Amino acid sequence: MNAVLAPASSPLLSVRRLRVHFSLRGSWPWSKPSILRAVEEVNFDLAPGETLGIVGESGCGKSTLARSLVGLQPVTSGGILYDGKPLQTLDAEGWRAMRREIQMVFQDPLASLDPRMTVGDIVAEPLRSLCPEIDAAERERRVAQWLERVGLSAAHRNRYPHEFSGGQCQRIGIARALVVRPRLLICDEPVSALDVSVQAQIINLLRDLQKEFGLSMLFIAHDLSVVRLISHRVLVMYLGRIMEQGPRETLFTQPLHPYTKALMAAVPGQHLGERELVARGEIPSPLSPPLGCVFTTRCPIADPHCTRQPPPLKSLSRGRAVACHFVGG
Ligand SMILES: Nc1ncnc2c1ncn2[C@@H]1O[C@H](COP(=O)(O)OP(=O)(O)OP(=O)(O)O)[C@@H](O)[C@H]1O
Repeated sequence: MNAVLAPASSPLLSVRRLRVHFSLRGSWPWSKPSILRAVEEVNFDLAPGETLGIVGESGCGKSTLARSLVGLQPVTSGGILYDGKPLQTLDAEGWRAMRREIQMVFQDPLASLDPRMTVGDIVAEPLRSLCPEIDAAERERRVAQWLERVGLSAAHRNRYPHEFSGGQCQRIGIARALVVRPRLLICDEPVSALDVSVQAQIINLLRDLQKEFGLSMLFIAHDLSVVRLISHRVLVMYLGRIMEQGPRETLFTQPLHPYTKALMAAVPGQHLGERELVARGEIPSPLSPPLGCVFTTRCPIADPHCTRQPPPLKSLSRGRAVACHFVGG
Protein backbone atom coordinates (compact mmCIF):
# COMPACT_ATOMS: atom_id res chain seq x y z
CA MET A 1 0.00 0.00 0.00
CA ASN A 2 1.41 3.39 -0.96
CA ALA A 3 2.19 5.77 1.89
CA VAL A 4 0.16 8.92 2.35
CA LEU A 5 2.02 12.17 2.88
CA ALA A 6 0.52 12.98 6.27
CA PRO A 7 0.70 16.24 8.20
CA ALA A 8 0.75 16.37 12.01
CA SER A 9 -2.78 17.78 12.51
CA SER A 10 -6.00 16.71 10.80
CA PRO A 11 -5.85 17.63 7.13
CA LEU A 12 -7.69 20.40 5.32
CA LEU A 13 -7.07 18.61 2.03
CA SER A 14 -6.70 14.87 1.46
CA VAL A 15 -5.82 13.43 -1.92
CA ARG A 16 -6.22 9.68 -2.30
CA ARG A 17 -5.05 7.51 -5.19
CA LEU A 18 -5.66 10.39 -7.57
CA ARG A 19 -5.42 9.62 -11.27
CA VAL A 20 -5.81 12.06 -14.11
CA HIS A 21 -5.51 10.47 -17.54
CA PHE A 22 -5.85 12.09 -20.95
CA SER A 23 -7.19 10.07 -23.85
CA LEU A 24 -5.35 11.19 -27.00
CA ARG A 25 -6.80 10.35 -30.38
CA GLY A 26 -4.48 8.72 -32.91
CA SER A 27 -3.64 10.31 -36.26
CA TRP A 28 -6.21 8.14 -38.07
CA PRO A 29 -9.92 7.88 -37.22
CA TRP A 30 -9.59 4.10 -36.76
CA SER A 31 -6.50 4.16 -34.58
CA LYS A 32 -6.91 3.37 -30.88
CA PRO A 33 -6.64 6.36 -28.51
CA SER A 34 -3.48 6.52 -26.39
CA ILE A 35 -3.75 7.07 -22.65
CA LEU A 36 -1.47 9.69 -21.10
CA ARG A 37 -1.21 9.16 -17.35
CA ALA A 38 -0.51 12.74 -16.26
CA VAL A 39 -1.22 11.99 -12.57
CA GLU A 40 -1.00 8.41 -11.33
CA GLU A 41 -1.89 7.15 -7.84
CA VAL A 42 -1.02 10.38 -6.02
CA ASN A 43 -1.67 10.50 -2.26
CA PHE A 44 -1.04 13.35 0.16
CA ASP A 45 -2.57 15.37 2.97
CA LEU A 46 -2.27 19.09 3.64
CA ALA A 47 -2.78 20.49 7.14
CA PRO A 48 -4.33 23.86 8.01
CA GLY A 49 -1.64 26.53 7.90
CA GLU A 50 0.83 24.31 6.09
CA THR A 51 2.70 24.92 2.83
CA LEU A 52 3.39 21.86 0.72
CA GLY A 53 5.85 22.35 -2.13
CA ILE A 54 5.39 20.21 -5.24
CA VAL A 55 8.47 19.96 -7.39
CA GLY A 56 9.48 18.15 -10.55
CA GLU A 57 10.60 18.72 -14.12
CA SER A 58 8.34 20.10 -16.82
CA GLY A 59 5.58 17.67 -17.79
CA CYS A 60 5.60 15.65 -14.55
CA GLY A 61 1.95 16.50 -13.87
CA LYS A 62 2.18 19.38 -11.39
CA SER A 63 -0.26 21.69 -13.18
CA THR A 64 -2.69 18.89 -13.98
CA LEU A 65 -2.72 17.98 -10.28
CA ALA A 66 -3.35 21.63 -9.32
CA ARG A 67 -6.10 22.04 -11.90
CA SER A 68 -7.86 18.89 -10.72
CA LEU A 69 -7.94 20.25 -7.15
CA VAL A 70 -9.87 23.36 -8.22
CA GLY A 71 -12.27 21.55 -10.56
CA LEU A 72 -10.64 22.83 -13.76
CA GLN A 73 -9.57 19.31 -14.75
CA PRO A 74 -11.85 16.26 -14.42
CA VAL A 75 -10.26 13.43 -12.45
CA THR A 76 -10.15 9.89 -13.80
CA SER A 77 -10.34 8.15 -10.42
CA GLY A 78 -9.43 8.57 -6.78
CA GLY A 79 -10.63 10.99 -4.16
CA ILE A 80 -10.11 14.62 -3.17
CA LEU A 81 -11.50 15.54 0.24
CA TYR A 82 -11.63 19.17 1.33
CA ASP A 83 -12.42 19.51 5.03
CA GLY A 84 -13.81 15.97 4.80
CA LYS A 85 -16.10 16.75 1.82
CA PRO A 86 -15.48 14.95 -1.49
CA LEU A 87 -14.90 17.51 -4.23
CA GLN A 88 -15.76 15.19 -7.14
CA THR A 89 -19.40 15.06 -6.12
CA LEU A 90 -19.85 18.85 -6.24
CA ASP A 91 -22.24 20.33 -8.79
CA ALA A 92 -21.81 23.82 -10.29
CA GLU A 93 -23.37 25.48 -7.23
CA GLY A 94 -21.14 23.43 -4.90
CA TRP A 95 -18.03 24.51 -6.81
CA ARG A 96 -19.15 28.15 -6.61
CA ALA A 97 -19.25 27.89 -2.82
CA MET A 98 -15.93 26.05 -2.82
CA ARG A 99 -14.26 28.88 -4.75
CA ARG A 100 -14.54 31.00 -1.61
CA GLU A 101 -12.45 28.34 0.12
CA ILE A 102 -9.93 27.41 -2.57
CA GLN A 103 -8.27 29.98 -4.78
CA MET A 104 -5.44 29.80 -7.29
CA VAL A 105 -2.53 31.99 -8.36
CA PHE A 106 -1.30 31.31 -11.90
CA GLN A 107 2.08 31.22 -13.61
CA ASP A 108 1.77 34.01 -16.17
CA PRO A 109 0.69 37.05 -14.16
CA LEU A 110 -0.24 39.32 -17.09
CA ALA A 111 -2.06 36.64 -19.11
CA SER A 112 -4.12 35.67 -16.07
CA LEU A 113 -5.60 39.19 -15.75
CA ASP A 114 -8.35 40.41 -18.08
CA PRO A 115 -6.74 43.27 -20.08
CA ARG A 116 -10.08 45.08 -20.50
CA MET A 117 -10.77 45.34 -16.78
CA THR A 118 -9.32 47.87 -14.37
CA VAL A 119 -7.26 46.52 -11.50
CA GLY A 120 -10.03 47.52 -9.09
CA ASP A 121 -12.60 45.53 -11.07
CA ILE A 122 -10.26 42.53 -11.33
CA VAL A 123 -9.81 42.35 -7.57
CA ALA A 124 -13.50 43.09 -6.92
CA GLU A 125 -14.75 40.41 -9.33
CA PRO A 126 -14.48 37.38 -6.97
CA LEU A 127 -16.28 39.39 -4.25
CA ARG A 128 -19.01 40.31 -6.72
CA SER A 129 -19.53 36.76 -7.98
CA LEU A 130 -18.87 34.72 -4.83
CA CYS A 131 -19.93 37.01 -1.95
CA PRO A 132 -23.27 38.60 -2.92
CA GLU A 133 -23.89 39.57 0.71
CA ILE A 134 -21.10 42.16 0.50
CA ASP A 135 -22.38 45.56 -0.67
CA ALA A 136 -20.62 47.89 -3.13
CA ALA A 137 -19.14 50.20 -0.47
CA GLU A 138 -17.65 47.30 1.50
CA ARG A 139 -16.35 45.78 -1.75
CA GLU A 140 -14.53 49.01 -2.58
CA ARG A 141 -13.08 49.13 0.92
CA ARG A 142 -11.78 45.56 0.69
CA VAL A 143 -10.30 46.10 -2.78
CA ALA A 144 -8.38 49.15 -1.54
CA GLN A 145 -7.25 47.25 1.56
CA TRP A 146 -5.98 44.29 -0.46
CA LEU A 147 -4.17 46.41 -3.04
CA GLU A 148 -2.30 48.04 -0.15
CA ARG A 149 -1.69 44.70 1.56
CA VAL A 150 0.03 43.21 -1.48
CA GLY A 151 2.31 46.24 -1.83
CA LEU A 152 0.39 48.30 -4.38
CA SER A 153 -1.68 51.41 -3.76
CA ALA A 154 -5.42 51.96 -3.61
CA ALA A 155 -4.80 54.67 -6.23
CA HIS A 156 -3.87 51.89 -8.70
CA ARG A 157 -7.45 50.65 -8.84
CA ASN A 158 -8.37 52.63 -11.99
CA ARG A 159 -5.38 51.48 -14.02
CA TYR A 160 -5.15 48.50 -16.40
CA PRO A 161 -2.94 45.38 -16.13
CA HIS A 162 -0.64 46.35 -19.05
CA GLU A 163 0.45 49.43 -17.06
CA PHE A 164 2.12 47.17 -14.46
CA SER A 165 5.30 45.09 -14.34
CA GLY A 166 5.19 41.27 -14.11
CA GLY A 167 5.80 41.35 -10.37
CA GLN A 168 3.05 43.96 -9.85
CA CYS A 169 0.66 41.87 -11.97
CA GLN A 170 1.40 38.87 -9.76
CA ARG A 171 0.61 41.04 -6.71
CA ILE A 172 -2.73 41.88 -8.33
CA GLY A 173 -3.31 38.13 -8.94
CA ILE A 174 -2.58 37.44 -5.27
CA ALA A 175 -4.96 40.20 -4.13
CA ARG A 176 -7.67 38.77 -6.42
CA ALA A 177 -7.15 35.29 -4.97
CA LEU A 178 -7.13 36.35 -1.31
CA VAL A 179 -9.86 39.01 -1.30
CA VAL A 180 -12.50 36.32 -0.60
CA ARG A 181 -10.35 35.00 2.30
CA PRO A 182 -9.88 31.39 1.09
CA ARG A 183 -8.41 28.80 3.42
CA LEU A 184 -6.44 27.05 0.67
CA LEU A 185 -4.27 28.82 -1.90
CA ILE A 186 -2.86 26.87 -4.84
CA CYS A 187 0.10 28.60 -6.45
CA ASP A 188 1.07 27.11 -9.82
CA GLU A 189 4.60 28.30 -10.70
CA PRO A 190 3.75 31.79 -9.40
CA VAL A 191 7.27 33.20 -9.80
CA SER A 192 8.79 31.29 -12.71
CA ALA A 193 7.93 34.03 -15.22
CA LEU A 194 9.52 36.74 -13.05
CA ASP A 195 13.06 38.13 -12.72
CA VAL A 196 15.05 36.57 -9.88
CA SER A 197 15.05 39.73 -7.74
CA VAL A 198 11.28 40.03 -8.10
CA GLN A 199 10.82 36.31 -7.36
CA ALA A 200 12.20 36.82 -3.85
CA GLN A 201 9.79 39.69 -3.19
CA ILE A 202 6.77 37.64 -4.26
CA ILE A 203 7.92 34.62 -2.23
CA ASN A 204 8.30 36.85 0.84
CA LEU A 205 4.86 38.32 0.28
CA LEU A 206 3.28 34.85 -0.02
CA ARG A 207 5.14 33.66 3.06
CA ASP A 208 3.94 36.66 5.10
CA LEU A 209 0.34 36.24 3.91
CA GLN A 210 0.43 32.51 4.63
CA LYS A 211 1.46 33.19 8.25
CA GLU A 212 -0.84 36.18 8.76
CA PHE A 213 -3.97 34.38 7.54
CA GLY A 214 -3.03 30.81 8.53
CA LEU A 215 -3.43 29.77 4.89
CA SER A 216 -2.81 26.26 3.66
CA MET A 217 -0.75 26.47 0.49
CA LEU A 218 0.19 24.15 -2.34
CA PHE A 219 3.22 25.72 -3.95
CA ILE A 220 4.13 24.24 -7.31
CA ALA A 221 7.49 24.97 -8.94
CA HIS A 222 10.22 23.32 -10.97
CA ASP A 223 12.83 25.44 -9.18
CA LEU A 224 14.03 23.67 -6.03
CA SER A 225 15.55 26.75 -4.43
CA VAL A 226 12.20 28.55 -4.65
CA VAL A 227 10.35 25.58 -3.13
CA ARG A 228 12.90 25.41 -0.32
CA LEU A 229 12.27 29.05 0.63
CA ILE A 230 8.57 28.65 1.23
CA SER A 231 7.57 25.03 1.94
CA HIS A 232 7.13 23.19 5.22
CA ARG A 233 7.06 19.87 3.41
CA VAL A 234 7.99 18.89 -0.13
CA LEU A 235 6.66 16.32 -2.57
CA VAL A 236 8.81 15.31 -5.56
CA MET A 237 7.00 14.18 -8.73
CA TYR A 238 8.27 12.38 -11.81
CA LEU A 239 6.10 11.27 -14.75
CA GLY A 240 2.92 11.74 -12.76
CA ARG A 241 4.07 9.73 -9.71
CA ILE A 242 5.36 10.73 -6.29
CA MET A 243 9.02 9.74 -5.96
CA GLU A 244 9.72 11.13 -2.53
CA GLN A 245 8.20 13.34 0.10
CA GLY A 246 9.15 14.69 3.48
CA PRO A 247 9.81 17.70 5.71
CA ARG A 248 11.69 20.42 3.82
CA GLU A 249 15.00 20.45 5.64
CA THR A 250 15.53 16.70 5.82
CA LEU A 251 14.53 16.28 2.20
CA PHE A 252 16.92 18.99 1.06
CA THR A 253 19.85 17.99 3.26
CA GLN A 254 19.43 14.20 2.98
CA PRO A 255 17.60 13.40 -0.25
CA LEU A 256 16.99 9.66 -0.53
CA HIS A 257 15.53 8.98 -3.97
CA PRO A 258 18.01 8.97 -6.88
CA TYR A 259 15.70 11.36 -8.74
CA THR A 260 15.61 13.86 -5.86
CA LYS A 261 19.41 13.61 -5.63
CA ALA A 262 19.71 14.23 -9.37
CA LEU A 263 17.41 17.26 -9.19
CA MET A 264 19.49 18.68 -6.36
CA ALA A 265 22.79 17.94 -8.05
CA ALA A 266 21.54 20.01 -11.00
CA VAL A 267 21.04 23.11 -8.82
CA PRO A 268 24.01 25.48 -9.22
CA GLY A 269 25.96 25.72 -5.94
CA GLN A 270 24.81 22.32 -4.62
CA HIS A 271 27.74 20.01 -4.01
CA LEU A 272 26.46 16.58 -3.16
CA GLY A 273 29.78 15.17 -4.33
CA GLU A 274 28.45 12.17 -6.23
CA ARG A 275 28.95 12.33 -9.95
CA GLU A 276 26.69 9.35 -10.54
CA LEU A 277 23.74 11.33 -9.16
CA VAL A 278 23.18 12.97 -12.53
CA ALA A 279 20.08 11.62 -14.27
CA ARG A 280 20.93 10.22 -17.69
CA GLY A 281 19.15 11.14 -20.91
CA GLU A 282 15.77 12.68 -21.49
CA ILE A 283 12.45 12.27 -19.69
CA PRO A 284 10.61 9.40 -21.46
CA SER A 285 7.34 10.07 -23.24
CA PRO A 286 4.48 9.99 -20.72
CA LEU A 287 2.55 8.04 -23.38
CA SER A 288 4.89 5.08 -22.96
CA PRO A 289 6.48 5.32 -19.52
CA PRO A 290 9.09 2.69 -18.59
CA LEU A 291 7.82 -0.52 -17.05
CA GLY A 292 8.55 -1.04 -13.37
CA CYS A 293 9.94 2.11 -11.78
CA VAL A 294 9.25 5.04 -14.14
CA PHE A 295 12.67 6.55 -13.31
CA THR A 296 14.52 3.40 -14.27
CA THR A 297 15.73 4.58 -17.72
CA ARG A 298 17.52 7.59 -16.19
CA CYS A 299 18.46 6.16 -12.83
CA PRO A 300 22.19 5.74 -12.08
CA ILE A 301 21.58 2.80 -9.72
CA ALA A 302 18.72 0.89 -11.41
CA ASP A 303 19.02 -2.89 -11.68
CA PRO A 304 16.87 -5.43 -13.58
CA HIS A 305 14.39 -5.71 -10.69
CA CYS A 306 13.60 -1.99 -11.08
CA THR A 307 12.50 -2.55 -14.69
CA ARG A 308 10.06 -5.26 -13.62
CA GLN A 309 8.45 -4.07 -10.40
CA PRO A 310 7.22 -0.53 -9.63
CA PRO A 311 8.36 0.40 -6.12
CA PRO A 312 5.57 1.43 -3.71
CA LEU A 313 5.88 4.74 -1.86
CA LYS A 314 7.22 3.39 1.44
CA SER A 315 6.76 5.30 4.71
CA LEU A 316 9.99 5.87 6.63
CA SER A 317 10.53 7.58 9.96
CA ARG A 318 9.94 11.31 10.60
CA GLY A 319 7.29 11.85 7.95
CA ARG A 320 9.36 10.72 5.01
CA ALA A 321 8.30 8.40 2.20
CA VAL A 322 10.28 7.18 -0.80
CA ALA A 323 9.41 5.10 -3.87
CA CYS A 324 12.70 3.30 -4.52
CA HIS A 325 13.62 -0.37 -4.18
CA PHE A 326 17.03 0.62 -2.78
CA VAL A 327 15.67 2.77 0.06
CA GLY A 328 13.89 1.61 3.19
CA GLY A 329 14.39 -2.15 2.85
N1 LIG B 1 -5.29 18.88 -21.82
C1 LIG B 1 -4.32 18.00 -22.03
N2 LIG B 1 -4.43 17.05 -22.98
C2 LIG B 1 -3.48 16.13 -23.20
N3 LIG B 1 -2.33 16.06 -22.47
C3 LIG B 1 -2.16 16.98 -21.51
C4 LIG B 1 -3.14 17.98 -21.24
N4 LIG B 1 -2.68 18.75 -20.19
C5 LIG B 1 -1.48 18.23 -19.86
N5 LIG B 1 -1.17 17.19 -20.64
C6 LIG B 1 0.02 16.34 -20.53
O1 LIG B 1 0.09 15.86 -19.21
C7 LIG B 1 1.44 15.80 -18.78
C8 LIG B 1 1.58 16.62 -17.50
O2 LIG B 1 1.43 17.99 -17.87
P1 LIG B 1 1.45 19.16 -16.77
O3 LIG B 1 1.25 20.47 -17.49
O4 LIG B 1 0.53 18.82 -15.68
O5 LIG B 1 2.95 19.07 -16.24
P2 LIG B 1 3.79 20.13 -15.41
O6 LIG B 1 4.63 19.35 -14.49
O7 LIG B 1 2.87 21.14 -14.82
O8 LIG B 1 4.68 20.79 -16.54
P3 LIG B 1 5.00 22.35 -16.77
O9 LIG B 1 5.90 22.75 -15.65
O10 LIG B 1 5.69 22.34 -18.10
O11 LIG B 1 3.68 23.05 -16.79
C9 LIG B 1 2.29 16.33 -19.92
O12 LIG B 1 2.80 15.22 -20.65
C10 LIG B 1 1.32 17.12 -20.75
O13 LIG B 1 1.70 17.13 -22.11
